[in-house]
Amino acid sequence: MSVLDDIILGVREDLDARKILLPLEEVRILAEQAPAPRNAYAALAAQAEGVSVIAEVKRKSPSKGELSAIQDPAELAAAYERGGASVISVLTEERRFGGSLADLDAVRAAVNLPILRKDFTVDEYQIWEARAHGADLILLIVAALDDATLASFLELTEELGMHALVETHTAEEVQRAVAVGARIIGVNVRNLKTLDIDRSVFPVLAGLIPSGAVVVAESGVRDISDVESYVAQGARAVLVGEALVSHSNPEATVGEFTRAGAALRH
Ligand SMILES: O=P(O)(O)OC[C@@H](O)[C@@H](O)c1c[nH]c2ccccc12
Repeated sequence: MSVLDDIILGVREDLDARKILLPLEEVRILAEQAPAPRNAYAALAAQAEGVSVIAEVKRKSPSKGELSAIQDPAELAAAYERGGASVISVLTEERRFGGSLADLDAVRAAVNLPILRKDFTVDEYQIWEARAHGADLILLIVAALDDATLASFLELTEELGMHALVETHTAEEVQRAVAVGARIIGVNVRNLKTLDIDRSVFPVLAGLIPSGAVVVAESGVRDISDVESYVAQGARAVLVGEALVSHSNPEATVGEFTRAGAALRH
């Protein structure tokens, strides 16, 4: 079984437990009562200079283990916001990434930026749930969804006023993302089936994405030079976790990343 399949098994088990506690009808009511979504597409596309940074609240990962204890996710997110992040990403997967919906709630209360609920979306319930907790953007991983499900999840996301970051790792997945009309397309240089990083896939896949879509480079940003090369290769935004949570000054680091590559973008 691939790592992705294994993660999804756990996600489904946790989801079944939440559905018993809070049935879909109730989550829908909460989603309808939630404050209006913020426009994550506009926030990512707007950055006139440099690159938009999606700064991630990430405690651990299956590939690296413990990254940072993050005692106060709200304070970390506020630092990201002060540093100039465009969007905050909050991992909510518990077993492998140590995240939670409580982290999402804490971050939502602390910042005004659009928020990405970063999870393995495999059920409509999670989309309503994301909105109920104030998310503005959700993650749809193409490798985890068939075409019909991907299309219907994207439609529901947009009906709820949110956007989706549609994540790809192969040329075929980019084609599938484009075919369903994805407007924010992520290229994850980490293969979720093996957890291997291969930065060389980024320029190849970015070149297949039509110009109307926001191209997001995901994973493997260690420093400014990685940001600069992603920008030179066509990234409009970068999604950064590890390099920010393990840095002593996340605010300054977000600022450096945000400004990086300004001269390279044309
Ligand atoms: O910590 P990094 O290497 O900066 O990576 C961030 C982000 O790209 C990564 O967390 C990620 C990308 N796609 C995902 C899907 C699920 C969970 C996590 C991810």
